[in-house]
Amino acid sequence: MKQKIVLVVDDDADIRFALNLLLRGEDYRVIEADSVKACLQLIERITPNLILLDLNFSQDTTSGKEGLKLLKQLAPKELPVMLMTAWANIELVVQGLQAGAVDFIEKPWNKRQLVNKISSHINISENPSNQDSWIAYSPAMQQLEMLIKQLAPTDANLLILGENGTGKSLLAKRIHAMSHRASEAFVGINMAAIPESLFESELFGHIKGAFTDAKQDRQGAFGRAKKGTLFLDEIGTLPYHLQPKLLQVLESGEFTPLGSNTECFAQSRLISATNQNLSHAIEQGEFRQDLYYRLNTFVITLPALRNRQQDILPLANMFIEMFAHKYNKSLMTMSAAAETQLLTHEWAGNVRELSHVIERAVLINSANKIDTQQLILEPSTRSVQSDIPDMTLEALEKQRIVNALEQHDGHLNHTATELGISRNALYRRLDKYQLISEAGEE
Ligand SMILES: Nc1ncnc2c1ncn2[C@@H]1O[C@H](COP(=O)(O)OP(=O)(O)OP(=O)(O)O)[C@@H](O)[C@H]1O
Repeated sequence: MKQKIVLVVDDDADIRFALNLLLRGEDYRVIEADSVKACLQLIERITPNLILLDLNFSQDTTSGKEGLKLLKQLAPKELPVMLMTAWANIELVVQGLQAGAVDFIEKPWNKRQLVNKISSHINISENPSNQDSWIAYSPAMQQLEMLIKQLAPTDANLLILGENGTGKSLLAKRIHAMSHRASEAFVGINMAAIPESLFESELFGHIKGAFTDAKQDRQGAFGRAKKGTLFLDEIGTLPYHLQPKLLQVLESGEFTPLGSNTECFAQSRLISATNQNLSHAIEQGEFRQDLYYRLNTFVITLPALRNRQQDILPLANMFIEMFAHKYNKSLMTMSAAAETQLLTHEWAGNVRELSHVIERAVLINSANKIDTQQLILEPSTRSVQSDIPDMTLEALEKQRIVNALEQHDGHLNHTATELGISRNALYRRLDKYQLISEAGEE
């Protein structure tokens, strides 16, 4: 079996040496980087199976900013990154996990635990169907499931639409796992995370010498995906002037690595995703209609979590189980009040927000029941509630004005803008409802 590669990123030579020794003994090939820059250069040439990243570089020991920044730069590669921290800094760890790391380990580490974690994360990342199970109990998701079962085995290009965190990436992996390409590669690439200057090299690859920093031949996403699935996430962020380059490959079925004369066949199935309204972007002249038609042979729209009530608690329970296991904690249940809070929250960040809320709750909870104190929820951003109480129109209008005034600390211009009326119109209503005293003087 091919040796798995672990990249250790730490500025402390002793730590790198110790990890190298330990992991070589477990039959891993270990490569080392002593800085963020060295790490970025290395992964241009070698694709490790896992990265072990120190969050606390000595230049910036307390904030871990450098490590977090690197984590974001690594995001388009979709490689499993495990964090190391010298001391339990929960806030930093949570930020790291939210920026895409798969796990963390504290220094000094327990050897067995470290080796087990590395092996399990490499396994998970290599088998998309192994990833978190897919929850779809709500009627909206049930309906979608039927469509997915029909579309997955076809070769049709799919466009997945949905707000942030609704599960677009997970769905793409699932469709791949349900297709006849399941034994081939799944290559995911986040278009928003690629600098414009690297777009062609990331997608189509380059040969040595194609540009100043091209020190080695490198395969791009199309080349790596081969006969598998290529997932282009956040396709809506692809700059207009680069769109023809992608369109051309989709039309001709061929691509040419930068600096090469040889054309290669694009054999992968394409799934793209966006949280943007592409029709609107086309109207605004920001997205090409011809590219849109190429991408969207079929469109799958993932509903927002607030429209999938029946999925909220099953998802929450799945996340509790997942994070309790990950953080070596005993299984927890939720109090009725905590459940009610989850069911009534607005979930602007959808399933991802729910997973973060549960992850935090599991981390900070020391009892066996999660209660409302452990649920740190973002305040609602919606100004109008969907369940409008039975009131007269006048009472409703008055209530809406009072709420808007409170929200803007009595500032009249801001309140008027929020309500979509002129300042004079607002003033007349303040007078009518005797609310002048509630408005602050500007
Ligand atoms: N139906 C589901 N069942 C189980 N887990 C889910 C489901 N949908 C989403 N998740 C989980 O929620 C998190 C966010 O999902 P994902 O990253 O796929 O969303 P996304 O729509 O691609 O987000 P973004 O728009 O920000 O790229 C992931 O941890 C994913 O595993």
